[in-house]
Amino acid sequence: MTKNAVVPIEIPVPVSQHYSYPPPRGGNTNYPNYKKLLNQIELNGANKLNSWLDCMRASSPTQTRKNSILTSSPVMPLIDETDKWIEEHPSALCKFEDIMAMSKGKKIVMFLDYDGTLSPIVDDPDRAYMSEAMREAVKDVAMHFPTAIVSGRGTDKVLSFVRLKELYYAGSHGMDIVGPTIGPKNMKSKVHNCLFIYFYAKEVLCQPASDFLPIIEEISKTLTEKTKMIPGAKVEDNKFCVSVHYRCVDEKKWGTLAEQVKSVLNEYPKLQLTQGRKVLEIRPTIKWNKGNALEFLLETLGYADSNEVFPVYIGDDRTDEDAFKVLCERQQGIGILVSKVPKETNACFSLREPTEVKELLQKLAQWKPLATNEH
Ligand SMILES: O=P(O)(O)OC[C@H]1O[C@H](O[C@H]2O[C@H](CO)[C@@H](O)[C@H](O)[C@H]2O)[C@H](O)[C@@H](O)[C@@H]1O
Repeated sequence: MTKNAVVPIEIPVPVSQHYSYPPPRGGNTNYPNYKKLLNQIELNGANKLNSWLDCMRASSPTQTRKNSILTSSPVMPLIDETDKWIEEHPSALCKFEDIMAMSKGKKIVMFLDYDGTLSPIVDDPDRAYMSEAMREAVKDVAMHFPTAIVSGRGTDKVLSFVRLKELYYAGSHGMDIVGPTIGPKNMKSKVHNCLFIYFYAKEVLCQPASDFLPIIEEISKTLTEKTKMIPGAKVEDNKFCVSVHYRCVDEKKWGTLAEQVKSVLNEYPKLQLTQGRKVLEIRPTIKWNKGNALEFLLETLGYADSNEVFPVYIGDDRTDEDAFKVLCERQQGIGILVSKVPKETNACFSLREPTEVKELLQKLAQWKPLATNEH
């Protein structure tokens, strides 16, 4: 297909039979405003000594900070910007009990970003594996709560990293949503003795950018060709979007790379550029992002118009902000930003790194059985 033959779509056309967008929204007046939540946290006794120690361990950056509450006088701590940010976006581990209290009587639904959230950031995107312990933690959580992985990666790629068949996956920044495994009967005609595909095959629920598939394939090849002379540059085809990585490119060459990408993109007015962590991302100009994927999945799970749901979204990237924003707008659930440094965010809580995400998931999975009677 040539560039000119591409038919742009203004509004995403979902595959799912049950889908309508935007989902009807019921008024929700029960959402605990974050300032109120902070007050509640203080009153709930989360400032017991152990909690504070946990909090300090979980929230303190590893590098020494001159004005840190760890190093300054206990009488008059000097509060710097980082401390202020942590106060405004407290560690979800420290505030675990309070978060559980907020979710009381509601159904928790988990949304997990992949890179930088479930797996640490590494130089080679093809080797961004998650640990076995993390896999176990995600699996355990998914046994109690509906769980979705929401990633900029292609769905197949992220599925091959996560390898848990019981989850929902929203790859390509939410533009490729698949649900749990189809039963063996349905599968027979769809696979040809390929055990891997058989085991992990998923039902496609929503592909709003399917018309863009040929153009994305085309630009992916062009970008690979155009950037091959730049040492360290890597083009990753994520099915409905493309990533151009510059993590391993000498900073002096970043300008050249950007120029190359820009010149290619100029030929494709129906595609747009966004930025992630040392990555340029090319994607269709449709109004669809991780926030839309979150809403779609809530609707698929029967919570489009419900006050009974408590979505928890954990992510580290700018693209995750779209999902955090949706939660703010819906006044439901919480967003948790994974970051070691203060960042402008729509998330209410923070975690410092994937190991803390794992810890939170483990706590959540263990907490559920104890609280079964209360929730
Ligand atoms: O939405 P995500 O699951 O966070 O995916 C976003 C991008 O993640 C990957 O790139 C990032 O992680 C790589 C591996 O740690 C790292 O090398 C790269 O610098 C990061 O930007 C993935 O490769 C991209 O395709 C995703 O768009």
